[in-house]
Amino acid sequence: MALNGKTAVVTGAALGIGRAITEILVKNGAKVKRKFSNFKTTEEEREMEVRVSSEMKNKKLTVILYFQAALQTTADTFGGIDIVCNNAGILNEGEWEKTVSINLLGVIRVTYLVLKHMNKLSGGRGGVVVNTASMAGLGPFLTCPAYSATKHGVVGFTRSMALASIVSDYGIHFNAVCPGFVQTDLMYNIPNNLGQFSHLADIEKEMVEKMGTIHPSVVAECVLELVTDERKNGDHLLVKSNQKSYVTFPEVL
Ligand SMILES: NC(=O)C1=CN([C@@H]2O[C@H](COP(=O)(O)OP(=O)(O)OC[C@H]3O[C@@H](n4cnc5c(N)ncnc54)[C@H](O)[C@@H]3O)[C@@H](O)[C@H]2O)C=CC1
Ligand SMILES: CCCCCC(=O)CC\C=C/C=C/C=C/[C@@H](O)[C@@H](O)CCCC(=O)O
Repeated sequence: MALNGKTAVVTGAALGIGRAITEILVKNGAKVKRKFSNFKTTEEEREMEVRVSSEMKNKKLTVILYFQAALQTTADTFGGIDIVCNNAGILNEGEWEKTVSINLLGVIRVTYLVLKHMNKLSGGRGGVVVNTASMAGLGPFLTCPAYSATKHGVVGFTRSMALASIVSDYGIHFNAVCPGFVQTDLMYNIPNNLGQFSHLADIEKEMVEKMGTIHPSVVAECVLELVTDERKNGDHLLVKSNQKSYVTFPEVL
């Protein structure tokens, strides 16, 4: 997919990997809508959230409504949505339910919301969804079990959506990037966010030292590959500090 004139939605675009993804997509010609945050970033949004939630008495519905409205505005403004990067995520074993809500439920929720804008069966143009999973979604991650579970969930969801899209003829490709340790705020704050596994902080530190770290721009280049290579669907790009490789999953049938 050539990016000129294409419309991209990036979640978690303000910092780290999401910021790098946004920068490389814009550099390659895409229009990027990035202020998609479940956190209200302006007083007006906060007021709207309070107003709607006082009517709806349901904050989660408010956030979805806000996001849904923002997606609709984007689709109306740019004539559709071509690329979605589900990148927003946190790591906090002390608040593991919030981690599950954002990292896994958030990816599923956004995917299902954008599906109606992108899928060819409902008038969309098709396109590509790239989810930010993790190396911790491909194997055990003893210092962060709940976080690892969310990323395993993102991997399973991505692979399943890729197949569902083929069979349903949505015209949408679903891929994921699986980085190791990336030089962002999330990584540097890990020792403070291990919750009941804080006694394992030294092990996590040793893993970082052994595996090395990756600059966010390297991850963004991998996302660009997954966005632009139309042969990729259901593909997972593992990004280590010294190499990148496509994951081969065991055949289960
Ligand atoms: N840093 C690392 O070592 C690795 C990070 N990842 C994943 O990469 C993604 C981005 O993480 P980083 O850039 O490292 O972290 P970061 O903390 O630098 O940036 C995360 C971004 O997501 C946003 N965000 C968090 N919760 C949100 C919500 N509920 N709604 C909207 N936006 C939200 C934050 O505001 C921030 O802009 C995450 O999904 C993370 O799990 C994957 C592998 C390695
Ligand atoms: C707690 C740190 C989380 C920061 C954000 C991340 O997602 C970083 C993930 C970094 C490392 C994860 C390592 C996992 C290692 C094992 O699961 C190993 O089995 C993975 C095998 C991957 C492969 O080589 O195929």
